[in-house]
Amino acid sequence: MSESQLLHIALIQMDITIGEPDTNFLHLEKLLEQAIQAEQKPDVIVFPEMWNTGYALTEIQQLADSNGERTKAFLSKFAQKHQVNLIGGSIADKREDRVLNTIYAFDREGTEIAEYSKIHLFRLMDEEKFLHSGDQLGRFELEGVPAGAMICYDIRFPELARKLALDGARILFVPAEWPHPRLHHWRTLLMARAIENQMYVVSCNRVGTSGTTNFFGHSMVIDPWGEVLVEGDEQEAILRATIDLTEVVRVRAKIPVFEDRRPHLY
Ligand SMILES: O=C(O)CCC(=O)C(=O)O
Repeated sequence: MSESQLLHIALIQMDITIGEPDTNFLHLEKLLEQAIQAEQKPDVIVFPEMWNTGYALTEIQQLADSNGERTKAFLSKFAQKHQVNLIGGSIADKREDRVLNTIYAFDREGTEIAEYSKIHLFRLMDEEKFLHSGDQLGRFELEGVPAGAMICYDIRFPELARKLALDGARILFVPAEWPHPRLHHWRTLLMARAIENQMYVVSCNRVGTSGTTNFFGHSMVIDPWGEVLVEGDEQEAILRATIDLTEVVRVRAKIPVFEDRRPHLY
């Protein structure tokens, strides 16, 4: 058996002030400073979906970050200063007249390693009326480990997670703004994605209220056997877990799902 390959993860399960990017940047910076100060310094920090604006969809054209420039400068500087990888949640990201919901990720040198725009827009919350969907998969390498990224509603599409797993992903990152009353969907779908693909699922959901919508947190790190290593409650918090990437190899050898697939039949 190979030696352990550990990654210390911190999740910033934060509240977001709708329509106030300046407030959200300041708030996130404060939480990032706390996350980095821990005795066990994180290797990777993850935060929620659309943390710059929240779902201020009717004003999103004015509020979105132009080409993600402010966000990218902020994340790159922090990543380099603290020598930490950042899976930078997602932001409202303006490209000419279109707004996308985009994850930017940076490595310890402050170099961009991933960019993924949400491909499934959530019609129950009118996303398709204000946002454009991405058309590329979220595949990247984190410290040499193949990884994947999806955003919130994307987890309802098992084909997407399976495709990322077939392409080699051993960790799936999921920033979200997932509200009540669908907590059981959130927990069940995340666990299913981890178990069926035998990979780590690292999810970060926001907390707090926007209008009448209550976001429940419950950010989770789930191992490839489906065990929950850490789970938040409904309060703002920095959650921590240590994952061992060799666990993916062990679980895939124990129940060889990927070898037993019969894709010619389905
Ligand atoms: O699928 C769900 O129930 C929630 C999805 C969602 O809130 C989102 O994608 O923003």
